[in-house]
Amino acid sequence: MATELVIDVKNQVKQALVEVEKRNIENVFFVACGGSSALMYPSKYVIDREAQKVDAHLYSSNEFIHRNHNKLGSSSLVILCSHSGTTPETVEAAKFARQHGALAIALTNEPGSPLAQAADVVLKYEWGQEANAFTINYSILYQLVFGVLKVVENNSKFEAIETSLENLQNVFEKAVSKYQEKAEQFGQLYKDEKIIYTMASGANYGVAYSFAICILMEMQWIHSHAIHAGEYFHGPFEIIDEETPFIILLGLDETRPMEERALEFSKRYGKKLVVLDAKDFDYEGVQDEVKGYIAPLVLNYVLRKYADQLAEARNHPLSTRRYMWKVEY
Ligand SMILES: O=P(O)(O)OC[C@H]1O[C@](O)(CO)[C@@H](O)[C@@H]1O
Repeated sequence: MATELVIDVKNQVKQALVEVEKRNIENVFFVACGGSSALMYPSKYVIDREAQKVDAHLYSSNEFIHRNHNKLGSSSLVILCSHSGTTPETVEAAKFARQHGALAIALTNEPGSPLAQAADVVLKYEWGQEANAFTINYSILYQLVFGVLKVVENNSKFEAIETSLENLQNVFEKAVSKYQEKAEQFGQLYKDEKIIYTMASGANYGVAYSFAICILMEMQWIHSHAIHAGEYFHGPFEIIDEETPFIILLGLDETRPMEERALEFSKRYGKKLVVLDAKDFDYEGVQDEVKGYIAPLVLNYVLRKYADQLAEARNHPLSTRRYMWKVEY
């Protein structure tokens, strides 16, 4: 891994934590849209599980503004993310956060973007095939969140997550080489489906959500819905039959029994089940105490290969859009 980039990421996070330390942070708001929002779900899970006092909220950017949470104020840290840094709702949300006295930290791939200009602190992440896992959005967000828990509450897991993230690229590569063939089969087997559901819970739900709304609906125009494994038994399970495809994720966090229960039921009545089990990956270099948090990152990485194969088999590139960035909305 390029040492300069690692040092740069660590320095960026350190600078952000200096600003956090100047405040008396009591709550964290995760604010973004679409895929940038989905990648924040595991971080909310981390705060819910780890924090003694700080509470965490997650909102789509415009809802964050319209809802105008009563607790938003000078004791708030608002973490925003926009890959382009131009999503208007997210840029407005950063301004709104600062108007309320909150500390606004933005993650983006574009450090000169409107979002970067609207925030107090900017964290630039790398993206794409070449990017090392330590420098991507999920990783930098975890470094920030565990860093906040460390400086605000003396949480002890920052070093464990940092070391584990340094070893994440190897975990990604091993997982993909194990699953590449399955991804290719998925593309061929499911290329003509009109609807594909996804399902997960806990730290992994955001991965299911992003695959449903961004990959299947936005980029492939395939009907979808991300079903929460707990909610499955309260409506959605009526839809399962031998013809309806489900992608079911099994993670390593505390909510895994919910995902297992949903899978067991689905096996009784369904046939088109695509199961990705985080237990199948090799986590060499990842510390046990943070494995449950790392699992969604690996699931997400592997699922991206499924998306690539589906797009190729359908001859429908992931970049194709009808409305997004093309018409007024
Ligand atoms: O704010 P960002 O991350 O640039 O996102 C813009 C768009 O990109 C996506 O995340 C994926 O294309 C959409 O869901 C979203 O509308």
